[in-house]
Amino acid sequence: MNADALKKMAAEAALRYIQPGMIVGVGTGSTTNFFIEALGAARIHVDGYVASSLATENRLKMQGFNVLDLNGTGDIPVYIDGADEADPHFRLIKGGGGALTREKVVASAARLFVCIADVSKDKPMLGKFPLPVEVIPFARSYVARQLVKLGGSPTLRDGVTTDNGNAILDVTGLDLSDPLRMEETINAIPGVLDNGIFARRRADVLLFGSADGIIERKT
Ligand SMILES: O=C[C@H](O)[C@H](O)[C@H](O)COP(=O)(O)O
Repeated sequence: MNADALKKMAAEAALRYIQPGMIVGVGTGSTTNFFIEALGAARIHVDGYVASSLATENRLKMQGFNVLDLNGTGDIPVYIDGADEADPHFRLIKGGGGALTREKVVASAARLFVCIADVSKDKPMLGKFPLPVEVIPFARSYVARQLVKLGGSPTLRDGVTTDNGNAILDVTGLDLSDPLRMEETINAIPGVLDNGIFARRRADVLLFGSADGIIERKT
């Protein structure tokens, strides 16, 4: 099975967490796009959706779904999103699509975070995938120098502006053996909006599509 078939499998499995009448948070990326398709086919009557990016908002609206402003919903019951890496402790790297900051906000406002991915994202530890860091453009070079001091090699993601009007630095070479510490250390650099380590707000459920079927792990 190819990666898309495995992503679709994970996305469809996430439907078991969606109940009629709920408000559902929806992430960003190719796996989440399969989830949005599956929602369309399943016709579960939810109250509305909170999108973690403008791209997701547009996709949801194209399906005719009711998209809600997070400022008006309070906490939400469930959030479904993909990841670039997941470790055995439910910690993640996210932001390959540049949506990490809003994703972390919606994940944090959710009572249950279900992460969907193909099994290639299941890793013994985080750190192979370059870590996305969202920075305000004014601070880009300063932040890059601080990331070098932390042992990283930052590269500006060319031509990318996030939904929040910012730039993304993709950082390789960081020691992520203590992901929570690195998440907080990077976020303490002035000019950083957020970074793609999800260690403080981890996933609650991991759903991996694999050739042997769905692998489901719960905290
Ligand atoms: O900013 C993007 C997100 O964090 C995505 O959820 C992540 O990059 C995984 O994307 P995909 O489902 O396309 O592999």
